[in-house]
Amino acid sequence: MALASAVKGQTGRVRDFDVLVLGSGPGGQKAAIATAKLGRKAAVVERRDMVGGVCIQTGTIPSKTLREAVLYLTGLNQREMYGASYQVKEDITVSDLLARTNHVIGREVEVIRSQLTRNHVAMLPGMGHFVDDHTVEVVDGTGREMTVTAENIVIATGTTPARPATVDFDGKTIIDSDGILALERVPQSMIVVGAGVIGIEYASMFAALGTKVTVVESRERMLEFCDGEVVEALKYHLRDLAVTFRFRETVAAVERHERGAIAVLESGKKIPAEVVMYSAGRQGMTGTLQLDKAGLAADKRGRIEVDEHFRTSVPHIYAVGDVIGFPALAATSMEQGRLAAYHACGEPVQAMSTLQPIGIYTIPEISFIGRTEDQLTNERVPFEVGVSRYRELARGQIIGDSYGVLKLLVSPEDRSLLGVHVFGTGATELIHIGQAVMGCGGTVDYLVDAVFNYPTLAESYKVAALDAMNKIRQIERLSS
Ligand SMILES: Cc1cc2nc3c(=O)[nH]c(=O)nc-3n(C[C@H](O)[C@H](O)[C@H](O)COP(=O)(O)OP(=O)(O)OC[C@H]3O[C@@H](n4cnc5c(N)ncnc54)[C@H](O)[C@@H]3O)c2cc1C
Ligand SMILES: NC(=O)c1ccc[n+]([C@@H]2O[C@H](COP(=O)([O-])OP(=O)(O)OC[C@H]3O[C@@H](n4cnc5c(N)ncnc54)[C@H](O)[C@@H]3O)[C@@H](O)[C@H]2O)c1
Repeated sequence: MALASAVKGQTGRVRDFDVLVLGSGPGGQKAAIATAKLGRKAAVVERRDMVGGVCIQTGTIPSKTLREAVLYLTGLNQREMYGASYQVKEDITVSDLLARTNHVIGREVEVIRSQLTRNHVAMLPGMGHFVDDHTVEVVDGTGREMTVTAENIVIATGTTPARPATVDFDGKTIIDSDGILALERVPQSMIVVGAGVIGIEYASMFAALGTKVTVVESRERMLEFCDGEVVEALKYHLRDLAVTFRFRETVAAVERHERGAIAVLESGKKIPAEVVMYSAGRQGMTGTLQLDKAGLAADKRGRIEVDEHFRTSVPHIYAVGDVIGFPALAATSMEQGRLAAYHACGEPVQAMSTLQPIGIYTIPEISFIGRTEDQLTNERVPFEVGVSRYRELARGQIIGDSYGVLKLLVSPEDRSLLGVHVFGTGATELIHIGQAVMGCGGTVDYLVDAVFNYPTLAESYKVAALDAMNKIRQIERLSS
């Protein structure tokens, strides 16, 4: 099928689009809109039921909305005030949880559709695969085919949960993280295989709902990239919600039975549960792309290698988002999409900032930016620690968060911020104050001198900055 109007590319050939994007997740959306804003012709290929990608349909947004529903309905965050038995609703059902999730997904899909339409980005329904390095065939759900050409192509096809071939996933008893949204009831017990971010976020939510959760993880510890004290605090909280951790243990097999499953560990232990959820990594969605037709290849985890401009080995084909691997976040995928489109359209671009926040929506939540104490110690970078505990902040008392903590890592040499680590209410929002100070080259002195709204959790920056400065001053006083 020929498309209404066409563009003349740098090579002088007439093609349907300047930039054709495969996948409508955060990376694909921003690549398409950035192209359109530069006055170029863009299109996005996506299945009708997957608009918004994994981010909106099965990943970030459903999981974060589910978390919000869990926190509200269980009343967990209010129990310091109203007692250990406080609960907004007693028998919380899957439909209670999904009502909110489906509402938000629906709204978000509408927002994305509207943004793409008003920017005149063509939506081509279906799955795309390469015919050659400028041509993609799009096959929709009914088998209809359409061939489109583009000067540049952006691969933003994301990932799917990795499923070990030996495990018999049935979508009910043995599931992956996509299967959470199809559970018929809140299980009494659950085994979470893999203590990565997905595993620990869902372990928190189900533990809060009263499910007896066992987390099995092959490594020595979880969330190794986070601050050690913060991870210890999280483990303490999760154990308090009856989570059992099995570190240095690997799930070798899962037996499916009529009323549940048994996970068999390599050590010989057997763990029974109503549901087993695998969150043991993800696989790039490149299997059906026919990459070879475009002169490309993926690694064994389905990922595509790119350069600093997100160009693949074929310079007019870009790849962004989870399909290129680390850090595999919605936040970074969006920015990669925008930068790839700018580069493709010849717009000047700055390299992506290396100062990127991490937000982990466990219960309680974690967020950090910059380096950890362990990293700084290994790199032999001296630092001082400034700490603020929520229980000493008026806002902490008002909201009933007595465990929250904000930690600043400060250079005693030039007083710059080397890292900010937050555990507790609002951590993922608060971190951006630290990011702004670090990104603008500010020092701890700014936080010492700034006046913060009172009572707020943001005030923790001032309290922690004063703590760090007091310690630095003490060293200076003793050594002078
Ligand atoms: C449970 C879970 C929770 C998460 N929580 C967070 C979080 O809190 N914060 C955060 O920043 N990140 C989070 N993430 C990660 C985040 O969802 C991803 O980083 C992000 O969605 C990746 O975006 P993307 O652009 O690569 O595309 P994706 O969102 O992965 O979407 C890719 C799209 O491409 C489409 N596609 C695939 N093949 C083709 C093809 N051949 N043709 C056309 N279309 C195709 C797919 O249908 C899909 O819709 C979470 C992920 C999961 C699974
Ligand atoms: N808040 C957020 O930003 C957020 C939330 C969720 C997901 N994500 C993204 O999604 C990506 C994927 O997350 P993930 O948690 O699936 O993957 P992951 O690779 O981070 O973690 C998988 C874990 O499973 C363990 N494992 C694998 N096989 C095992 C077995 N048989 N027995 C026991 N343990 C086993 C691994 O050792 C590893 O620690 C993350 O890298 C992250 O970027 C981000």
